[in-house]
Amino acid sequence: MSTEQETNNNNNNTNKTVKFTLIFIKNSEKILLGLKKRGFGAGKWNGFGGKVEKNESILDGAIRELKEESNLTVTRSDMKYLGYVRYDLTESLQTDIVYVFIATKFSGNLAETEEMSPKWFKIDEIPYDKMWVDSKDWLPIVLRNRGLLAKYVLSGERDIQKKSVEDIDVPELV
Ligand SMILES: CNc1ncnc2c1ncn2[C@@H]1O[C@H](COP(=O)(O)OP(=O)(O)OP(=O)(O)O)[C@@H](O)[C@H]1O
Repeated sequence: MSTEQETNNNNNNTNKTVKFTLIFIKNSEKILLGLKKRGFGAGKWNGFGGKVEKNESILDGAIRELKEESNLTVTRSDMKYLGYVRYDLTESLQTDIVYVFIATKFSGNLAETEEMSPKWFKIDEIPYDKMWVDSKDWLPIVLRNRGLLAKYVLSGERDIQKKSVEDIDVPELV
């Protein structure tokens, strides 16, 4: 669990940008999801991830959060970056950017942690109705190993005001 959150000024100098990571561990038939036990997104199934800390790279943050939340380790070279999902939150004027990774190799013993209860799901049994409402738009792109560029404008309790979801060539992690 990170405590620090990185803040950047956006163009208008009032918004705050928060960087998150999200990794989906996958084999040919199944995907590993975790049921979030507390905090932001509690009660929802999701990949593993969290806020990128100050002075930490996005890649290192993704590896650290996976270990903290599932006890699994993925090497830097086995982490594949696929793109990001950007959420512009109209009420808080905050922008959340979720950097999405996929990995098919890992080591360590999968464990339930304070934050997540893990479970493997068959690809055709992914519980989209118990995930964030937008996951069904873009997780299929991730599952095809394609690059992802998605943007949402959300209001209130994350109601979608506007969205744009693109399947792109796999980008570089900047
Ligand atoms: C709205 N649509 C969304 N759809 C899918 N996933 C979303 C998401 N918005 C945020 N996420 C992910 O949810 C986790 C929150 O992490 P979160 O628990 O807040 O971070 P961290 O572990 O650093 O928390 P503490 O501040 O220590 O509690 C993190 O994986 C982040 O990528």
